[in-house]
Order: sequence, then C-alpha cells, then structure tokens
Amino acid sequence: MDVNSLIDGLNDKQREAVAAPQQSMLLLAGAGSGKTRVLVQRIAWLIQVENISPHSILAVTFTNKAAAEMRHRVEDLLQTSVQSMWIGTFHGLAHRMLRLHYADAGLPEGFQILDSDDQHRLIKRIIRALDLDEKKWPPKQAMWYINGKKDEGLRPQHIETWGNQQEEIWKRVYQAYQETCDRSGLVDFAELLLRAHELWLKQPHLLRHYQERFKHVLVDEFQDTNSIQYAWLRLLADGDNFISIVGDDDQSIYGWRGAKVENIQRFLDDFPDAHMIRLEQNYRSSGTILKAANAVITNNSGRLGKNLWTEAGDGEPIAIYSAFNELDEARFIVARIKNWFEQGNALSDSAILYRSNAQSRVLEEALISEQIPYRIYGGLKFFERQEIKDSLAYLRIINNRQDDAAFERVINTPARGIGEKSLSQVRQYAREHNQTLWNAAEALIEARLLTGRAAKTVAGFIDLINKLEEEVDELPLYRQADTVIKQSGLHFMYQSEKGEKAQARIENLEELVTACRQFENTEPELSDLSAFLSHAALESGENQADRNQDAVQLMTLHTAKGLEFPLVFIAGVEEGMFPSLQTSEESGRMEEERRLCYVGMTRAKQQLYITYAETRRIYGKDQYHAPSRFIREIPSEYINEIRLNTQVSRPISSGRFSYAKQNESFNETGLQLGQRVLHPKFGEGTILNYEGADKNARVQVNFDDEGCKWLVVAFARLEAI
Ligand SMILES: Nc1ncnc2c1ncn2[C@@H]1O[C@H](COP(=O)(O)OP(=O)(O)OP(=O)(O)O)[C@@H](O)[C@H]1O
Ligand SMILES: [Mg+2]
Repeated sequence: MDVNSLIDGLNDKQREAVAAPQQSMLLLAGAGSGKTRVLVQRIAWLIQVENISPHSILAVTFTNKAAAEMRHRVEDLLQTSVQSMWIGTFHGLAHRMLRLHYADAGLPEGFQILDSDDQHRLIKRIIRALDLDEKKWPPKQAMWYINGKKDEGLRPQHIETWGNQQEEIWKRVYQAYQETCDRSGLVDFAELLLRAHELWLKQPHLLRHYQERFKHVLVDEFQDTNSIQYAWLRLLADGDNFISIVGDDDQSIYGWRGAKVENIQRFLDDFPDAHMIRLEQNYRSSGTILKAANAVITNNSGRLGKNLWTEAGDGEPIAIYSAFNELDEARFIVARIKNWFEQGNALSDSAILYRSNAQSRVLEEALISEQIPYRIYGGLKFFERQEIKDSLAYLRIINNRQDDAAFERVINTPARGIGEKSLSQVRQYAREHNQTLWNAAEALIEARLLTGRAAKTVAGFIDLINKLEEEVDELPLYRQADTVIKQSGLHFMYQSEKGEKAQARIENLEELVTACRQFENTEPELSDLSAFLSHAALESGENQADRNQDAVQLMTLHTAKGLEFPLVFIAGVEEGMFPSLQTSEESGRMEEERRLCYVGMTRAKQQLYITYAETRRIYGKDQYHAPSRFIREIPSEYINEIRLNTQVSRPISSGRFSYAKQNESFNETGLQLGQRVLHPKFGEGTILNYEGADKNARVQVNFDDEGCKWLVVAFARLEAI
C-alpha cells in the first residue's frame, strides 16, 4: 500500500499531525477542521508506517456509534481488519476492563450494569428504607450527588461533610446505595469509571501491563472528559507510551455533567513534551455559516482562541423563521425538508436539532403526518422503553438472581397479586439480614414467615424464574428472549391493553427478539445473554432499529456533537428554551449554552435554518418567548428572515430588537415598522414586523411588558402613539 494515500489531500498542519514521529500530541482546533479525520488517519499511519500493532492501540470516542465508525474508517484505509484494536467510549472501555478483571476489581463475575432509570428506582427505595422523606430528599438529587462524587473519584469515606447536615444525609444515602449495589453485583455508569480507575491503583501490575500493551492512546472530543476519566488516562499514559488528544474548548458542552474543559490545561502541564498542533481551516461549512458561528462564539470570554477560515464560498444566508407557535414551527421545518427531498436529496442528509428531548414529539408528529421517515438519535429510545426494560429485567434476573433492580421491576409485573405488604416484608428482611431481595424472598418462604396467599405468590414467582432459566438455557439468544417475553406473561399483559400504544408495545417486544437475532457477540469471554444485556444498557438507543432506511435525523444539540449534515435546522431558539430557563449568567452556564449553539451551527454544511416560536405550549400552558439572544448575536448580513404568505423576504438586522426599513408603511393600515403603539390589553409596544396585506395584515409587536406578539391589524385596535 502506498503510504502517501494516508496523507494525500491533507493540509500541511494535518499532515504534520498524521505523519509525526511517535510522540504525544495535542491537537487543538475548531469545529470541522478535520480533528476526527486526522485521528483516524493517524491510527492508520501508526499501524502502516510505524508498524504498531492494532493490539497496541487504544482509542477513545464520545459515542459507541463514533467508535464503530472510526474502526470502519481505519479498516477502509488499511484494507484489513483491526479487530484487536481497543476502541470505544470511556464507559465501554472501563466496562471491558472490569469484565476481564472482575475479581481484581472486587466484582462478581456476572455483575450487571445499572442504567440511570434503574439507578433512580434503587435510590428511591434506599431513601425510603432510610426513613427519609422523599419530598425533602428527592431521589433525583441523590442520584446527582452520588454520580457527581463518583465522577470526582470520591467514595463515601472520602467525603468530608464539615458538620453540614444536608451533606451528612446525602453521604448516608450514597453509603447505603453503594452497599446495596455491591451486594447485588450492580454497577452504575459512574461506577464503571471509578472502579476501572481504582483497579489500576490497587493492582499496579495490571496498570503496568496495559501501559506496556497500549503504546498509543488517542482521545477524540477531549474537552468533555471529566475528572475521573482524565485521571484514568493519566495513569495509563504514565508509562513508556504516548497519548494524543484532540479537542476544541469552544465545544465543551458537558460541564453540567462534570466535564472539565480545564483538563486541556492540565494535560499541557502533565505532559509537557506533548507536541501542540493547531488546525485553522474548516472543511465542513459554507463561509456564511462559519462566519456566523464564529460571531456567536466570540461573545464568550476566556477562550483559548482560534481563527477558523474556509476556502468554501459564502453559500446561502442563514434562514431564520419566526413561527406563531410550535406547531407552525414543526410544519415549516417539515415542509422545507419535503422540498429538499423532492429536489433529489437524501432525507438522511437533513437533521433537526433541539435543546431538550421533549421538543421532539411535535416534530415527530409533523413528520408522521407527512409520512416522512425519521430517526431519533440518543436519549430515550428503543432500549429505554418500558416494555423493553421489563423484558430485559426478566432476562437479567434469569442471568443473575442477585440483581435487586431487576427483581423490583418484575416481581409484580405482570401483576401476580403480590401485595405491597409482602414486598416490604421482603425488603425489610433483606435489609436486616444484609441480603439481596431474591435471597430474602427464598429465606422468608423457607422459614414460613410468609403465609397463605403471599407465600404462594412469591413462591410462584421464584419458581417461574427458575423454570425459565432451565427452559432457555440451551436456546439461542433470540429464542431465549422470545420464550421469556411469552412465558413471563409480559406479552399477554401488553396485548390485553387496548389501543395504539399497546400495539406499539407488542411491536417493540417483537423488535427485541429481532435485535437479539441481529446481535453479534464481540466479547468472547461473555455468554451471549450477558453480552447482550450489557450492550442494551450501554447503547441506550444509539442505534435505531431501522438503521438502513433513509430518514431525517432528529436529535438534541448535545447528541449532534461531532456529526455533520448538509441541511440543519435548529428549532426552538427562544429565550427560556435555548438558552434554557435554568441558565444564569453567573454560573458560567450561559457560556456553555453558547458553546452548544456553536456546536449546533457548525454541524451544517450547506444550509442552516434557525427557527423560534412566539408562543409555545409547555405543560399545557401557552408561554410567550422572545427570540434567543443567540439569534441577535448573528450579524444581520448573514441572515435571511423568512416570511410566509408574503412576497417579502428581506433581511432583519438583528432579531427582534431592530427592523429593516424604518419608513415602510403597510398598505392601508397606516402603521409603520418601528412605530410605538398602544394596545387596550397589552399596553405599549413597538412594531417589529408585519406580513400579509389589507384585511389580513398581521403585525408583530414587542410589548414592553408582555413581550412579542403577532396580531391581526383589523382586530387589534392598535393606536399609534
Ligand atoms: N484536508 C481535507 N480535505 C477535504 N476535506 C476534509 C479535510 N479535512 C477534513 N475534511 C472534511 O471536513 C469535515 C470535518 O472533518 P472532521 O469531522 O474530522 O472535523 P472535526 O474537527 O472533527 O469537527 P468537530 O469539531 O465538529 O468534531 C469532514 O467531512 C472531513 O472529511
Ligand atoms: Mg470531530
């Protein structure tokens, strides 16, 4: 193979990074400058030119999907399989380490991953068991506390509460929760990282082994690593090996989850020999999109600073659409996508991004009503659906009786008449005897402490699980799933619910069997079932079932990190939505929101639409929002404001706070843009915009107290003042 093919087409800086001698590196560069591409080609270069075995390379990506893609790209470049290369997310890699060295890590062989939903249930139970008032000590907050401490590398015994009572209580919850997890062989997401780190601290020979094995450690999206991830990397790279990181401080968007952009600086201090390379040419976006995104991000302070440029032409201006409400917004977006598709483009080249997951529902409905296929990335998807989680819980308890979370989930699903009283008896016994729920239930029956109906129903459940295990033992994975879904009664239960939702649930259950059938176990040390259960917990919906269909991509702005699409919509760009309501200037959160906006804008290659709704129904109430400040931060020369129902399509200078032509008057209404008016109900305001003509003319007024509204002139009784 010609090695030049690994550096052909790269610019000088990129080539310098790909073809560098073996060394540690820091690639600090803006969006779309080819960081990920360089990382991929660097791996290929190391293997091809430096003769590094794929076995000696460890690469960290942000999602499982990105990991799969990276592996494929390296294989494409080298035309050979690199199966022995370790590549995955921090969580995925930590999980793998723990499976290989479970005993050294102090875990049982069949330990199970607790996803955030299960974790929440378990914590709730613990809080009750500690006799704490859930309203005062919300499980969500406890979860936040525990995960936060774990991300910092702290066990309960490391936490100094300084007599702070609140902290004392949280610490107690953490302690009790951890004991339960340890007893049941349960590992939550944060625990994966913490344990993997402790494993190396406690077992220096293992650390040495991996330092010697992994000659090169490469990390993408480094700006979003948290403390424990960084500590883990630092240990690993503390040998006779090299570490290369790529990142962009402007795209650090997980501060709220404990990510530390300061890790870039720490890296520079800890690895003073690392060679720093900056990339400044953007290959992704049109000139306009790039300039607009740069203009927005310059409003942040304390940036490491960079100057991104592109050879691409200016392209289309950024289209901004002001919708009446969220339905209008969704209809508008879908109409544009339809148009795009009819012009011969692929649906999958378009993406709709939003700040919060809940926004997807209206968009989904609009897409469905136009029969446009779509796919949702990340967040709650297939494996998080109730019926799927129920089925997985059965599989889990069959696999590992000590799994308390699974026990809780299925003991009375479908309802088998086990009352809350018997259940609390089981829980109490477990607590008092320091046992798992399963063992407690067995013990209670044996000691005849459960009587009558309670004894019968609990024993029935225990029998069912034992029988199921026997029955599925020799079956292929998909038949295991099928058998369990049917014989547990789940299938029947969901079938007897009426309506579309039940139908969808049944389809999901069927799809689970399909998923098992398609599942490829790549972890030879695990049984198919264990591997599948871990896969389900780790994936949480990253891969959708209908992967091959051409479909519009829907996802949160966070999920869009690292991706690119020719056509991008960012929806709901309103104050209170994005930046979100909880954002305040002081905490630095506003800057993080702005980085998120930067991430969103820089996903677009050719065309970017930004939409906002003047009213939005939230929890059943109409709320009025002003356009986001981020819209105002885009210089007017890059914007085209879209107005429907009129021939007028003209620039606005910067969002709601100014207007194009001062003296334009709307036909016969006598009103003018920029004019001050009085409304009998809303008070005084300024006219910002208009559309339509004569009887149908509508004006947008920014009322001093009531915010922006669209009004039909003929009915509004506006008075010029
Ligand atoms: N030298 C080049 N010539 C042509 N295209 C390039 C070059 N370098 C990168 N690209 C293309 O530019 C796009 C952006 O590259 P890439 O995704 O690697 O950027 P990135 O820096 O990782 O972006 P992000 O910060 O969003 O993760 C990709 O489509 C990539 O193939
Ligand atoms: Mg990238």
